[in-house]
Amino acid sequence: MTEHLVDPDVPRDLHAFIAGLPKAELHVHHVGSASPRIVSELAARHPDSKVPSDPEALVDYFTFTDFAHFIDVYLSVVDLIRTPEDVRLLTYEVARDMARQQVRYAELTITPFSSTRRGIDEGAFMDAIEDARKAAEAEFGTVLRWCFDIPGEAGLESAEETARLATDDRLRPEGLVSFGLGGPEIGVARPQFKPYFDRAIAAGLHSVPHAGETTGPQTVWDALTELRAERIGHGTSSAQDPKLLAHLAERRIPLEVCPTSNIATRAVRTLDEHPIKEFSRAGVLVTINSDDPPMFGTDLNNEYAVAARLLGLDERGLADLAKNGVEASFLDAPGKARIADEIDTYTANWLAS
Ligand SMILES: Nc1ncnc2c1ncn2[C@@H]1O[C@H](CCC(=O)c2cccc(C(=O)O)c2)[C@@H](O)[C@H]1O
Ligand SMILES: [Zn+2]
Repeated sequence: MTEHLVDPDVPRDLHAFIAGLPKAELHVHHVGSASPRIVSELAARHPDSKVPSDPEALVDYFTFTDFAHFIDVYLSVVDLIRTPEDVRLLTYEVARDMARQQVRYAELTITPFSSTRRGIDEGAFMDAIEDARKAAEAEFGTVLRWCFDIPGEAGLESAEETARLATDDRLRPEGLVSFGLGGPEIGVARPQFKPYFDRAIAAGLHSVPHAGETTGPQTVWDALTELRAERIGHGTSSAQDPKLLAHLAERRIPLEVCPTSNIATRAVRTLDEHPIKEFSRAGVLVTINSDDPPMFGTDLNNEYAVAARLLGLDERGLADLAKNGVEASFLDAPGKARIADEIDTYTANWLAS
């Protein structure tokens, strides 16, 4: 963990425990994971972009006034990804950053529409992510899987294109496991995307839309009933609806919680007001994720430290949280058992030393 991300309210040895803890990450965006080094490199390569190439200036550039501003900035970084080689480099470097944090398995959310509409050839795009996935697994031991998401605000044209890319047997990449929906929620009702989710689900993909990040609990209900969500991206506003919390707990529908993201996009005012405690108290399966870590000045380890502070967790509690991520993943049973066992062994050794 980089020094600036050490939470002074979390004991140092807990930070060290987190740094070595094997983890699964279920909610993290491809372009949103570009480290300052990658962004600077791409910005220097494409000087017509408004993204600063100086990493120091990036800190200011990545300070957001609201969710709409965040999406504007996000799209300016999307504009830096122009060739299949940019895509391959980004994906491979993201996996390297994950491996450094002991991430054993990650479902990376990719928005292929944003790349194909900017002129990257669809076949070359798929080859680039698959090449990087295989190299990352062989070289870093981190297993990557893909979630293709619809950028909802871009309209039904983007939904059609994303569903096509995710279900066409000649294009669909081997690593694809799920189908999502992202971007702003205000004015972008979930039910209109039902036909596209139906197609993706029929093709064997899991349903993982964002919902309740920037709008109320009805959006989460819509994601569940219309899009047949198996997990919810964020789901922050579920805390306003006790019936919804009970439903999520009873059906074991996990929430992909990303605490620092919610503060950075101003979806939640302060970390102390974050509803993660209510989720946990209601028995909801909480998973910890980083969303767009460099843009939010965080990483997955820091999100675990934040969760430890907000939920008052010790090593065993953190290990359980990491196991929630494994349980909620779309890994097969032996894959889940392998990482869960690794978490148990790591924790037992740590506590015995
Ligand atoms: N916290 C987040 N919550 C929600 N989404 C998040 C979050 N972080 C990252 N995203 C990503 O932002 C994309 C948004 C892209 C988008 O809105 C858009 C609109 C119009 C045109 C185009 C284009 O490409 O031409 C794109 C989403 O698809 C999603 O993958
Ligand atoms: Zn997200």
